[in-house]
Amino acid sequence: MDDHDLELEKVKLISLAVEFGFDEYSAKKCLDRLIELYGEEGRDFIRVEYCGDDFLAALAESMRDTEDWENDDFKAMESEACGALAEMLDKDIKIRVERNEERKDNGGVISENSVQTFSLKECISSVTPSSVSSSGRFSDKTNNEPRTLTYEELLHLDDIELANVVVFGNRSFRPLQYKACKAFREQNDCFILMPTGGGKSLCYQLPAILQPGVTIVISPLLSLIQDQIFTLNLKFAIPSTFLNSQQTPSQSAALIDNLCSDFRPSCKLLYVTPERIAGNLPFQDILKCLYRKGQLAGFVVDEAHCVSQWGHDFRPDYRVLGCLKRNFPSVPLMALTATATEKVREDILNALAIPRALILEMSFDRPNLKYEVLEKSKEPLKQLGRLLLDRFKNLCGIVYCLSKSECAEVSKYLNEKCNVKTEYYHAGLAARQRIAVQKKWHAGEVHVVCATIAFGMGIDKPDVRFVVHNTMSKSIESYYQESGRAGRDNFPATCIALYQKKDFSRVVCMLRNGQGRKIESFKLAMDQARKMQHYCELKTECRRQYLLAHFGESFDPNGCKNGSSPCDNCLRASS
Ligand SMILES: Nc1ncnc2c1ncn2[C@@H]1O[C@H](COP(=O)(O)OP(=O)(O)OP(=O)(O)O)[C@@H](O)[C@H]1O
Ligand SMILES: [Mg+2]
Repeated sequence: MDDHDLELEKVKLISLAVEFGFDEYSAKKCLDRLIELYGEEGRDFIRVEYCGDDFLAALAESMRDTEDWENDDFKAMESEACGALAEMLDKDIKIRVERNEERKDNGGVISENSVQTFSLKECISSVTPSSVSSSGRFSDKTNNEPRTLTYEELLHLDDIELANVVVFGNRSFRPLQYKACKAFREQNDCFILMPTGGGKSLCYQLPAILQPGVTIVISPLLSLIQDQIFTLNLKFAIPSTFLNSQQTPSQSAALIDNLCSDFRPSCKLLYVTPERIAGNLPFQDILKCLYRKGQLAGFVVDEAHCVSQWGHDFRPDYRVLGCLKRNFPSVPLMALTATATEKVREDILNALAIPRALILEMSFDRPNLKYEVLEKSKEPLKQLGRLLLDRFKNLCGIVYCLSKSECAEVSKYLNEKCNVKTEYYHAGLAARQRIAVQKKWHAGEVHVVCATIAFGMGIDKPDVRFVVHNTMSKSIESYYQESGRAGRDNFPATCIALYQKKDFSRVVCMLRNGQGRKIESFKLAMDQARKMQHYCELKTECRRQYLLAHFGESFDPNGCKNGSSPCDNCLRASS
């Protein structure tokens, strides 16, 4: 390459860096170092197509990292969540169960309120599915209208419908739920693709209580498991527990005894994290023991996109879950996810060894979510404050930030300068601080949480009316998951991404920090981030269509334009 060509390539590389939000001065300095490193022999490789990603990676590294990215602190969070769970199961926490029961008296119906207290241990060891049914509440959470079914109506329900009403307190099924429950109950392997908040948990929790034996649920995060176990035991009185490598030997020994003894196990659902299964012989022995007793009801792989390295949240331990089906071919397996492209789907079916699984899928569209992107102004914090005050005053929402320091800074600004009461949440906080924030948020004491992605999967508050991304997400899948925390009650909610080109360089820095020296995974992560950047830069195209196309779904933008919550571009086009 002669000097002239080299100069041309340098210009291209600098523009690439600027396009990614880096400043020109740092880019030039970094490029000079790279050229020096490549030397005379490497001159021909100074081209965007050969060294573009290396250059961006080097540039990201050369930026002094002043931010503490949310990366691997999840591990610390996990052990703390485990502690909290173990404590919950160990301590005899008293549970107040209030029941409103009607009984006949001299021909009239008398409504009685009774209050009973149980210890959680009692619940877990003594409640069986038949005794569970008395805890029924007849309300449809989608419209909050309490309703009691008549005796005749109840008579016409099959056992799946009855359990939905009586145990889970739902008035009806959401799309695909009944089919999924039935298929799993009939011992089929299933792959369930449903949008965020679509109600995937019911698809396996309900069949689990109707089957004899224990259903093993593999879930990626202990914090998620914690939420599920609380809900199952305390809200629905379904005995469920967990097994994790961080439990004390005596805690796990007691549970293993219970699972392997000659008696029927006392739990219906057993949650485990994938590392419990990966190469863990004692756990395979437990499964064999349950199987021999005819007490291994099924396997569930929740958040199944974690199986695939093409997915946004790949967990290597998920990769070995194929051993479940290989070791127990007759035991049904259900995989569930809300985020899977075509490639990821195929990968999941192969990795889990369920090539002929019944696939139940529905549109990933969330019709009640309005997608918007706002160009960041010169004073982005001020802009965010105004946005919350003008459009979301006193409404419940989440502001997603990229780093822990950003969370703290944004929260401080909103509290002090805008009088918007917020708390911040990230994996660097102590468990008790995180629990306190979650409690305040759920109780409505604080409306807005400024959070990193640590406040993501498993957050199931129905009335989140807005999700604002103060910095763009690292991929479309992440954005779909994070924005999917909004509007889970099916009422309208808004998802806004605040965007400026400069922020992309921060995403690159974070990816570089997370992927370390593994250039292949860095490149993959960069491809995903570029698609997110593209979403933010759509000028006229429908954002909903773009999001859904990413998951291989074709969507007519007229559906967005004429729907209840058109995206900003569709709204502009129709006005
Ligand atoms: N049939 C139903 N009727 C009313 N509410 C329901 C029904 N099924 C589920 N729900 C409620 O919908 C909410 C979301 O359900 P769930 O947590 O199972 O969603 P999900 O599909 O697992 O979402 P995510 O992908 O975000 O994990 C829960 O609060 C749940 O109680
Ligand atoms: Mg879920």
